[in-house]
Amino acid sequence: MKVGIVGIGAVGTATAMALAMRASAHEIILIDTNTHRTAGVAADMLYGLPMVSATSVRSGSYADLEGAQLVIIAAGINEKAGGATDRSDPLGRLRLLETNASIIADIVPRIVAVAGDCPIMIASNPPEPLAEIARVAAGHPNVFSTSTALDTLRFRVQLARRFGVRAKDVSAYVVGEHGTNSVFLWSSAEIGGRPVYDMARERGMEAGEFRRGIEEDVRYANIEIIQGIGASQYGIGMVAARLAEMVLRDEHAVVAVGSHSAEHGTTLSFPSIVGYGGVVEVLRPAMSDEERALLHACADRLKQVTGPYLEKLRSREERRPALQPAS
Ligand SMILES: NC(=O)c1ccc[n+]([C@@H]2O[C@H](COP(=O)([O-])OP(=O)(O)OC[C@H]3O[C@@H](n4cnc5c(N)ncnc54)[C@H](O)[C@@H]3O)[C@@H](O)[C@H]2O)c1
Repeated sequence: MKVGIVGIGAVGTATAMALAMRASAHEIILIDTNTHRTAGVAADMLYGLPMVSATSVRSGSYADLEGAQLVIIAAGINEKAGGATDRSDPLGRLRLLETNASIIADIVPRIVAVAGDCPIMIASNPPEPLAEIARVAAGHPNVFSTSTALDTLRFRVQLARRFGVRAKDVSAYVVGEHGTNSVFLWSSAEIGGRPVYDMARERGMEAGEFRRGIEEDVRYANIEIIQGIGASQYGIGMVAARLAEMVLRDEHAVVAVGSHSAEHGTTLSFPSIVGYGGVVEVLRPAMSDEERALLHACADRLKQVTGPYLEKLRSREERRPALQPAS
């Protein structure tokens, strides 16, 4: 099985590493405008791989994506370089949209020209607007984004810490967007069938403080990481690699990822069944009135910020003949 990764910076490299370590694919193609970087990463991994897996990792071009089962996009400006590390900035990761929208609009037709309707997974920020742009640029529906898969894990880890249990045993989701307006589904969060609000009360935790503390830790986890190592990369690398496996192995695993919602008219993140092709089915979790209102506000904002880019893309597509495969 062949997987392509476009954008071999911190995130793309961590994803390639996690994929190779888990032997999830037979072949990983590394693509970046900086070909010195792809060659360097491939050469570095080449000498460790014989001890861990039979995966082949090589620097390539778009032409090498022929026959790929999945292409992951991790190209674009990151939070540090794009000035999106201020906790009080309401725009958050949306600050990266202008730069990354044109990068996605450039990359996606090159993938489609070679790999047809092969699924595309967007890890670049902001994932939901970029997935929506990628879907229009691709002209096929097999586009999804990592979105709140990572936020959901961060939520579970923070709950697990507070209650002294394994994160794996926490059932809780973050939906909507991977960003400052993500929606925490507190009303259905539970451990062993016990609602976490009840557990917090039983342990004498004040509900407002308990909730605010966790939401803050989850929403701004990336900033703490960036302050330490310059870029959030290892967590998303592991998550992207696992999501890739779910597609390659047709796992039908349930995980919160972004895909186009006809109901909301934009890409949003929901618990979804992931298998061949990407998102096989979107599940609609039960929500309180407050959570539903927050989700609608999140969707409206995403639609509003994405709209102008989609219009530009559609008018450009009307004027331009389809791209030919790159040599
Ligand atoms: N989804 C998540 O949870 C998550 C987590 C961390 C970072 N991110 C996002 O992932 C993206 C990459 O972050 P990073 O830290 O790896 O950045 P980085 O600067 O380390 O790497 C970005 C790479 O993209 C390449 N690139 C730029 N334009 C390109 C193009 N047109 N074609 C091919 N390659 C191109 C650059 O050469 C560079 O190697 C950012 O948007 C970042 O915000 C997402």
